[in-house]
Amino acid sequence: MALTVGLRPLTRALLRPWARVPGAALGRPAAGSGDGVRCFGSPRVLVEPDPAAGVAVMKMRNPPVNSLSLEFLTELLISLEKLENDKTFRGIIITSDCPGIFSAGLDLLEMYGRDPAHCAEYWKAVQELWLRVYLSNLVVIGAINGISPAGGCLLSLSCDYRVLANNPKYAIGLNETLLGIIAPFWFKDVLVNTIGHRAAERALQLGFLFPPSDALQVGIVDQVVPEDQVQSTARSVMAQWLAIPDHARQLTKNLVRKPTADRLLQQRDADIQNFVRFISRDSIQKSLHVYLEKLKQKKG
Ligand SMILES: CCCCCCCC/C=C\C/C=C/C(=O)SCCNC(=O)CCNC(=O)[C@H](O)C(C)(C)COP(=O)(O)OP(=O)(O)OC[C@H]1O[C@@H](n2cnc3c(N)ncnc32)[C@H](O)[C@@H]1OP(=O)(O)O
Repeated sequence: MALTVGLRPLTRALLRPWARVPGAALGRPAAGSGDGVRCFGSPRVLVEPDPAAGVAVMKMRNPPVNSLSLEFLTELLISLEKLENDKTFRGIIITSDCPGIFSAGLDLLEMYGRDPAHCAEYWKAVQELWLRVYLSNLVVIGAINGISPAGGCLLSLSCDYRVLANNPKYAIGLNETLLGIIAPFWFKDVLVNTIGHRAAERALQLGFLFPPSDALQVGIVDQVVPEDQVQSTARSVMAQWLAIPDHARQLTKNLVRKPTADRLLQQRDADIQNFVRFISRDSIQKSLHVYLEKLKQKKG
């Protein structure tokens, strides 16, 4: 898949992809790997490779809430691209290093009070991440160990399989309407593909955030397991998926997902322009302001 990252050279130059992970992670052998196999990554993305299994665990750590800022998106993209191009890996598990939070979704501060050029650059990166995960040739399993609203839910939905930790706080869904904004058509498409038209229609309009039992029932996740079993379950699911020959699985995945991805690919620039127009409206900026204030007040 030829995707351009399309981010400002400055943004990319600021990052140090593939730097050794600082602090505690530095030089720590990856879990389940033999001696000499090291964690690697970038400041906000920790990659724990298990070359023997052909699997890498990608841990998001953009505290406090793994909001998908431009820099974080860029690091995720670079990590994914690197893993995708390394023949060692056939599967990745995406999970969070921030306790209780998988991802709080798109970073509202990238959309609030920003100029159109910034919003356009940001949206391009959001599109890019979705396309990269959704169309990945790798098996992508979500080990969802925290709440995942909106963009966090999209990231989960783009995986091939979702394992959610059974904690009532770990709700998942496209809650955009609660913020006074709307889910873009491609977020909507992925939800419809996953839970069906009628359930998606209700969930999107009402901005449902499904707690684990409801999430399983509606099918937005594939499995709910005790919190301490999320990673091990993701590993055993991965083994099942890796038992299928790659070429057959990849062609099948492409067959199923390409029409959905094509809808965006055919109108990426228009989608960016629509986003910028929408998000720049005074009424939408006001809604974002109110929502951000609510988040602040919640703290007391
Ligand atoms: C014509 C058609 C055109 C189409 C146009 C389509 C437009 C569509 C546009 C956008 C789609 C949007 C997608 C999104 O993903 S929007 C984000 C949705 N996310 C949420 O609603 C979650 C908000 N956050 C929370 O509910 C909570 O923070 C929490 C449950 C995740 C964690 O709670 P808690 O542990 O109590 O932490 P705090 O609430 O105290 O948060 C800590 C800190 O982080 C800030 N923060 C939280 N979430 C975000 C975020 N998404 N972006 C930026 N910042 C966030 C929060 O404000 C606190 O900050 P601090 O006060 O400075 O410490």
